[in-house]
Amino acid sequence: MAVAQFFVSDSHTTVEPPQLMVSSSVAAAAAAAAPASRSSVTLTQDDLKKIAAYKAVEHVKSGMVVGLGTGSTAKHAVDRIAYLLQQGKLKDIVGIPTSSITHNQAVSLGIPLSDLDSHPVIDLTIDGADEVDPNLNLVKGRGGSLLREKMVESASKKFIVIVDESKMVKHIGGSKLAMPVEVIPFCWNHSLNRLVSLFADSGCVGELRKSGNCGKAYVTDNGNYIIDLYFERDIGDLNKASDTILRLPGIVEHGMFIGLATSLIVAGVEGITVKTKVGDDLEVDSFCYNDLRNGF
Ligand SMILES: O=C(CO)[C@H](O)[C@H](O)COP(=O)(O)O
Repeated sequence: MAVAQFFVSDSHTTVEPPQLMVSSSVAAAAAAAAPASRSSVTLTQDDLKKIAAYKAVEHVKSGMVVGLGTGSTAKHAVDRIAYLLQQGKLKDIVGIPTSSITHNQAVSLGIPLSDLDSHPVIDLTIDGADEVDPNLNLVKGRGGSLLREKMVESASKKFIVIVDESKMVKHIGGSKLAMPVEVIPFCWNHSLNRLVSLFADSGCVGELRKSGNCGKAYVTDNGNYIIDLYFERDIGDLNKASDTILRLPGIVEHGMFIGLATSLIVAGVEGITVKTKVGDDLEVDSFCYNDLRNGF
């Protein structure tokens, strides 16, 4: 088992960690006030997201074209890339954002950006996920950016998925939370009914995603709507499900990302697990937090 070095701090803009850095007020307080209490660090879910994100950014090298994911986990990766650019530790990075939110974040941090028209092949994309199954198939899009994410990730030589351990499921749909489908606004209710009836055997229900509390439909970056599908039971063959959905007129894209991820970084309370696809196999590596108390 490999061992990760950690440095715990409140601010990632002023302190350079050995490998990873965990932002946690509990941890920072413990580190600053009482060295003896270093072992009692509590990692929040956001700390775990940051750990996974920072670990993934170790794979970003100068000169790369990098896909920038969307969501609270991917945001940490974008922050980290910007930090390393500012420090001069990364150079000549071109970012390809997967949403207008990430575009705005990257612009505000000074990351040079481009798009798929100018850079049709991306070296590496780092993005979060809502669900990850044992074969690295994903559900994405609860943040609403599934179409651009899928376009960018399917154009990437490497796609590293970064999650905290709560995202791991036995099968797609297993969290019982939404599997999003982007649809054109025209007669969205008709599309909803057709989608639900495709998966009647799996106890599927669906609803139009709404924007906040205003009751209006949520509109994606592409001007479309999202139908969230919920499954009571396993939907089985994912490729078949994907083909069936995409054959419906009015459907733009769905949030199942099948076979796109090339590796996965999962941060849990005990440590990090990295799974990398090597041919048809998955290589698994584990990093424990045992020496966290020695990292201060
Ligand atoms: O697919 C996504 C956005 O469309 C996100 O990657 C996914 O929703 C995970 O988000 P978070 O990191 O905030 O949990």
